[in-house]
Amino acid sequence: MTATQLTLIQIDNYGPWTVTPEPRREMDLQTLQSRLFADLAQFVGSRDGYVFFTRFDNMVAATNGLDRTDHALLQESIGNRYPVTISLGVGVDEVPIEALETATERVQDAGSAQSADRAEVLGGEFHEDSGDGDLRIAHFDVNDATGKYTDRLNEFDTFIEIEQGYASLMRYMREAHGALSFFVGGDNIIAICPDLSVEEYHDAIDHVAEEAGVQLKVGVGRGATAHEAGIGAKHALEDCRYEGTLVEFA
Ligand SMILES: Nc1nc2c(ncn2[C@@H]2O[C@H](COP(=O)(O)OP(=O)(O)OP(=O)(O)O)[C@@H](O)[C@H]2O)c(=O)[nH]1
Repeated sequence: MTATQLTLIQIDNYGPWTVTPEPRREMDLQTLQSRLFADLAQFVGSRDGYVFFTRFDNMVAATNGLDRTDHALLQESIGNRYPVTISLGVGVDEVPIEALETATERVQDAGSAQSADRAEVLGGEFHEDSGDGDLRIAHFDVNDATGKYTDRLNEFDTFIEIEQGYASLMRYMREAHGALSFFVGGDNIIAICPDLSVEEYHDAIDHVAEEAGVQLKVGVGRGATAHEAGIGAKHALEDCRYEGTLVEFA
């Protein structure tokens, strides 16, 4: 059984800030958002967690191994260095979407994302002493994306193909298994999953092939932290390449 600890990261009152005193230059907002993501990735990653940029104003992190003190330090450090602050909600559950639901409620219960009165919320429960089997990470990759798309199509049409595959996978994994799948660049999607069988991964791959015409393969890892599970998933994906298979477990 898995015990996934997820953190919702939400920039406080960001919408109003982007237009106060008047709309801010778009590339300045993009710079802030990508630097914030980079700082979060470094902080969370150095403690063996994973963070995903999702919509940039809201991000999701797999934080097994990070406790309340780590989260408070992250908030303090961001608050000291950015013109915005962040609220953090944390949840733990066997099913990733349930952990995120709990994490989200902690933040939502404290007030609106666009409230000047709500700032630096830190709420939720933490999973202490995360064990080897607590996290499952699945690393999906498009088969021969370079040969099929990158070397043949323009970047925009390639992007459409990859995004359609992503859209199909993220919805299927969410609805069938409560798993959370995130596009991480190139042709790669990383999913935080409950315990799933080889057949269940094959079904997901078949679904995306039928619905979006995109052929995926996947490596699956387990560990006490996202890094441990994720590095196992990457090695398993290499095994897929070597063996010519579509699903491998580390
Ligand atoms: N985020 C992330 N991106 C990766 C990783 N490995 C490859 N990529 C991205 O994926 C793109 C395509 O690389 P590959 O997936 O190795 O190439 P491919 O043509 O699909 O070949 P096969 O996967 O062997 O079928 C690269 O340009 C990178 O952007 C990874 O571990 N993480």
